[in-house]
Amino acid sequence: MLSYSDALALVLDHAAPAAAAEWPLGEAIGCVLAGDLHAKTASPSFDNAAMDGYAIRSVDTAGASAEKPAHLTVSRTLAAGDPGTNVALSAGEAARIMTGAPVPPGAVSVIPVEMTQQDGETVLISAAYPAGRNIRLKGSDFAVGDLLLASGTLITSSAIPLLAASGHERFRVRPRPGVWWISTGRELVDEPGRQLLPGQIYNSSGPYGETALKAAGCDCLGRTTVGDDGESFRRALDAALASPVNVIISTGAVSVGTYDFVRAELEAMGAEILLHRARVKPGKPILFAKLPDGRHFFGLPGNPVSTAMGLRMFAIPFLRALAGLPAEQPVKARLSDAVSATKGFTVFLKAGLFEDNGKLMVTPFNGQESYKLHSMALMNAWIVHPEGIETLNGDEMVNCFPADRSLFA
Ligand SMILES: Nc1nc2c(c(=O)[nH]1)N[C@H]1C(S)=C(S)[C@@H](COP(=O)(O)OP(=O)(O)OC[C@H]3O[C@@H](n4cnc5c(N)ncnc54)[C@H](O)[C@@H]3O)O[C@H]1N2
Ligand code: MOO
Repeated sequence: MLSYSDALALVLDHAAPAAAAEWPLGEAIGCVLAGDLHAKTASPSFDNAAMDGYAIRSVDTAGASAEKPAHLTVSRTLAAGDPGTNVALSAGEAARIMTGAPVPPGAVSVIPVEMTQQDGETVLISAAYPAGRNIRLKGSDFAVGDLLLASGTLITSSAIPLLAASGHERFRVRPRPGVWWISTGRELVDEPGRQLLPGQIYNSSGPYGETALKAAGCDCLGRTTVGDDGESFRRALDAALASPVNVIISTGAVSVGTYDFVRAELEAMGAEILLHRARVKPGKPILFAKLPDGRHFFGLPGNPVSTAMGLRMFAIPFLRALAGLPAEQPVKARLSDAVSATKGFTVFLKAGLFEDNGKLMVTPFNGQESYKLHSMALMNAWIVHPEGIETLNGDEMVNCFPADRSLFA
């Protein structure tokens, strides 16, 4: 049995970044740029007003005072969306202008409306107003050809406005990884709230997988629940493989029970089993395989907390690498209480990360067993209890991984 770090290294060794593709803006969130992005359009693309007010030639306000205000004639009204004009402001003229409207030639400032008085079609300005105020100059954010984002940048929601304003229709990206989720177990009931028959349980990790993958920034392209027979598992696998998924994840049937068929079915179809079992707790029976067509498969153990650990500590790092993202570093936090764990395993503990006087602290929860969902619902992090250390003392610094960290973070 490999240690966690050796098992993870083996998994990551098989992660080749997905091929680049041209994706539209609406699909680009969570993708990684696969080439430098240069501006096709300047922004702003024309000089425009930063305030509602009057576009003026500052020279017309020279010497103005409360006693002797400058009187300018309001000749036109300009709104955002107007096409702009070649007609320059003449001496003594002001243009009523709205935020975002193109500034007419000759205007060097926009004086906010609240600094003026209006008298019919005349505007009164009672102090000299300097040049260069409240005009957003063409190209002052970026010019045509500027480097906007470097290759390898993850497209976050904050970056979407820049992409939208860049003038491009499509973006060269490494697509978000696509995953298919298969729950195995004839005891599983997929309809929430349906009356359970003797022996049945609600499928709790199926909905978890779908939502956790989405929160992580991956696409869950499909989800199937199958019974405890290899045949229906194979049918679900075939359906998944017919879709453009990168990775298939199953839960359950990877241990040593009579109905633990996942490994045998994979071998029968010609898959290469790369990993089965690691010195981790929970999640020891984890399986990782390469399917005959080169795509990858995770068989996560069925206990829901083991499933969550396998997803967070093996599959998400693999999916990050497929997305072209660097490996995630652990968060360091101070342990609030001593904790002991089985020696010879890397143990992942359900925990609460919190801030205390500016210091990051972490508390291991009661109820670490891998079927216990209540402690799982309250956790926001995993503590990594290293192999070979029986007891971690209160106040020790430990490595943690946020439970819900998305690829975006
Ligand atoms: N003799 C041994 N027995 C077991 C070992 C072992 O080493 N020797 N390992 C244990 C560990 S650790 C785990 S984890 C489980 C993993 O077993 P499987 O992956 O084969 O999973 P199942 O047997 O199918 O299910 C385990 C458990 O989880 C429940 N389950 C499964 N799927 C779901 C779901 N979608 N939602 C909610 N609960 C689910 C299932 O009903 C079982 O109770 O094996 C141990 N046994
Ligand atoms: O590790 Mo199993 O994954 O303990 O429940």
